[in-house]
Amino acid sequence: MILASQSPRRIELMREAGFDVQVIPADIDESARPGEGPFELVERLARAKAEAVSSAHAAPGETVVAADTIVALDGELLGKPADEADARRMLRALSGKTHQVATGVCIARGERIDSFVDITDVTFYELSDAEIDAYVATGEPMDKAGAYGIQGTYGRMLVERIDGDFYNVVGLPIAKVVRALNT
Ligand SMILES: Cc1cn([C@H]2C[C@H](O)[C@@H](COP(=O)(O)OP(=O)(O)OP(=O)(O)O)O2)c(=O)[nH]c1=O
Repeated sequence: MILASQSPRRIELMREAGFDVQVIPADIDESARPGEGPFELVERLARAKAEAVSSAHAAPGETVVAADTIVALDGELLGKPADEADARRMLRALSGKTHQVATGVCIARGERIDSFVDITDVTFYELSDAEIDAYVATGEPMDKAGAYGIQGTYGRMLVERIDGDFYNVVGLPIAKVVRALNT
């Protein structure tokens, strides 16, 4: 099985679930199309990643799993921060509010392509500017959608409540993925 993702968290979740995955990241254009909603976007990108890797690298009948995660706040899309100022802007916007984390997953098995989106609601505590600056200074936000990692030593301190799958926020709703692989 191939995992079309460079995300260390996805690799670990698949390996812990017992899949001896080969890692071949997909290099695709991840920009949103005009008018495209965040949930449509993650599903399309997951499919694009799976199809790109499947057509270029998969052996006949080999399964390819791909995913894409974004944060959506009031319908606005928050991807990975461009720099520290961008990370501060995102965290200020998320402070005291509930946002959605959406992960699109695609499983390509030859001609058969299945995809789904899983959504988790995450509520942040009110964050002071000092807290945001301190969090950005840890470096944790930089490679993560929405500029935080719920699994991180510091990121977990921002979160008041979640409704949905924790692993979906981390980047892969592993229970759903395993169930989909078994169908
Ligand atoms: C919100 C949130 C995101 N993230 C991560 C998950 C993803 O790795 C990243 C979103 O970027 P993605 O573009 O989904 O994934 P990636 O670039 O890391 O890997 P690839 O494109 O090769 O599959 O943000 C966390 O780790 N914790 C969190 O709490």
